[in-house]
Amino acid sequence: MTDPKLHDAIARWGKSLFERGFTAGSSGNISVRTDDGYVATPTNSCLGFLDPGRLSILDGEGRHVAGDAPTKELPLHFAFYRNRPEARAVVHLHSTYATALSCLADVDPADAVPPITPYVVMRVGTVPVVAYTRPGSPEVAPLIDAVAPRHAAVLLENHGPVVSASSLDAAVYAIEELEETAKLVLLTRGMAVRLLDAEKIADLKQNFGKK
Ligand SMILES: O=C(CO)COP(=O)(O)O
Ligand SMILES: [Zn+2]
Repeated sequence: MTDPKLHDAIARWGKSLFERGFTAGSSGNISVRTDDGYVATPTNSCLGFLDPGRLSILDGEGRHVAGDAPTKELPLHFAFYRNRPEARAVVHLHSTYATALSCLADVDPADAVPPITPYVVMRVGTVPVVAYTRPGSPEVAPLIDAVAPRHAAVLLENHGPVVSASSLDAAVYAIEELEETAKLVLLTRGMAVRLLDAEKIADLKQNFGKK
């Protein structure tokens, strides 16, 4: 049921994200769907100091069966897995720029991250803002159910980004791309920004297939 290589990969990515300032303190969480359940980061753990031998193991029904107590955001992670059969990993961070976007009162809640570069279109897609719920609240689940069939990534209002993908590496690449794009969006706010037009977006979707 446990795969040491997978546990090491989660700890390595956590350390890398933490050391590069993508999430601070004990914020953020990572999960991976395995063939018979899930592996998740423990609640209140620092992503920079994860012990691969103490990650939380959940069975196929999401019951905690081994390791430390799991992240309180399991309802958030499970909502992505439920709605996206291809999803194998979910990453949630409190990265600064994506979280800043999630706090802005005037972003379009249906499309918070404008298509300013090809990679955000290829790796992330359209990003809606999901209405505020308390961290760890199961009330987030129906809100994710409403958007996850069409969106792999969301911003939690006044909280931060969440991304799902078909592998752990892809989920990390996507959430990094989302963070860097949020930084560019804020850096160029108030400037005359040229967006990718519909034709360029259609070409990217055709060639790199992100829904
Ligand atoms: O980011 C977090 C809550 O939204 C961190 O929670 P956990 O420590 O329970 O994973
Ligand atoms: Zn959080």
